Amino acid sequence: MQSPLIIAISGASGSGKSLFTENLFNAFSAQGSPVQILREDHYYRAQDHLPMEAREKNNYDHPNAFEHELLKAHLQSLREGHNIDYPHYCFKTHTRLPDTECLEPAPVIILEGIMLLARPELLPLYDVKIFIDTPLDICLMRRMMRDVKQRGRTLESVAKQYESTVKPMYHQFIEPSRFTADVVVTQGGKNQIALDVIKSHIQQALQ
Ligand SMILES: Nc1ncnc2c1ncn2[C@@H]1O[C@H](COP(=O)(O)OP(=O)(O)O)[C@@H](O)[C@H]1O
Ligand SMILES: Nc1ccn([C@@H]2O[C@H](COP(=O)(O)O)[C@@H](O)[C@H]2O)c(=O)n1
Repeated sequence: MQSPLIIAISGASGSGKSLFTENLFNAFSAQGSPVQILREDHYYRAQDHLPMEAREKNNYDHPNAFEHELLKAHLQSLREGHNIDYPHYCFKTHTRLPDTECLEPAPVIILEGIMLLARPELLPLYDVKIFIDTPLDICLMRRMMRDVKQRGRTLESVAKQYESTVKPMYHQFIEPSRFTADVVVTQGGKNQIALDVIKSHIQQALQ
């Protein structure tokens, strides 16, 4: 198999990375092209050794919260045509789940996550770098709804975490990483023109 094309999609939490990724995935699946999705969130470090109180206070918006060494090794394995043991993560317990999932390489690999463009050593592994640029107030509103509904959080905890780590770390790490992107996408996960442009670039690169 030809070496896979690796697309990295980054941006703030709540910017629309997951939706953009799903929409790109659906566009390829509809035409029968195999695509593999990897989420940086799955590479948050395991914290089984810490009590829940300490886990709740951790800074999850610093690059060191992720096991990027493992992500890098997995991308290299997929490039070489090998399967990987993809970790699973639980946002309610703030640690890895015991099970992993065997993922196979595919011609297109879409990777999404907040710190993907903030680690210089990861950048050479990507073929296309995309930044989803959404105003922070919109990101916060979306995150509040999602974290309460899906991640077992209270409104108070989301607001506190936002002020203490999410917002300052965004300005320190994520916002500057925008300048490493090949494409900056406005209007979040539903920007159809951006989806079409990126899809056609991928199709050409695969020929
Ligand atoms: N352009 C958009 N318009 C309306 N809702 C959107 C748009 N982009 C994303 N969303 C919604 O906002 C929420 C957060 O988006 P998501 O893709 O999960 O963000 P991220 O992965 O960047 O944290 C989701 O409920 C998603 O459906
Ligand atoms: N235990 C954790 C781990 C991460 N977070 C937050 O998730 C955000 C990144 O995920 P998105 O899907 O929103 O991009 C990040 O901003 C962390 O604050 C968390 O709350 N708890």
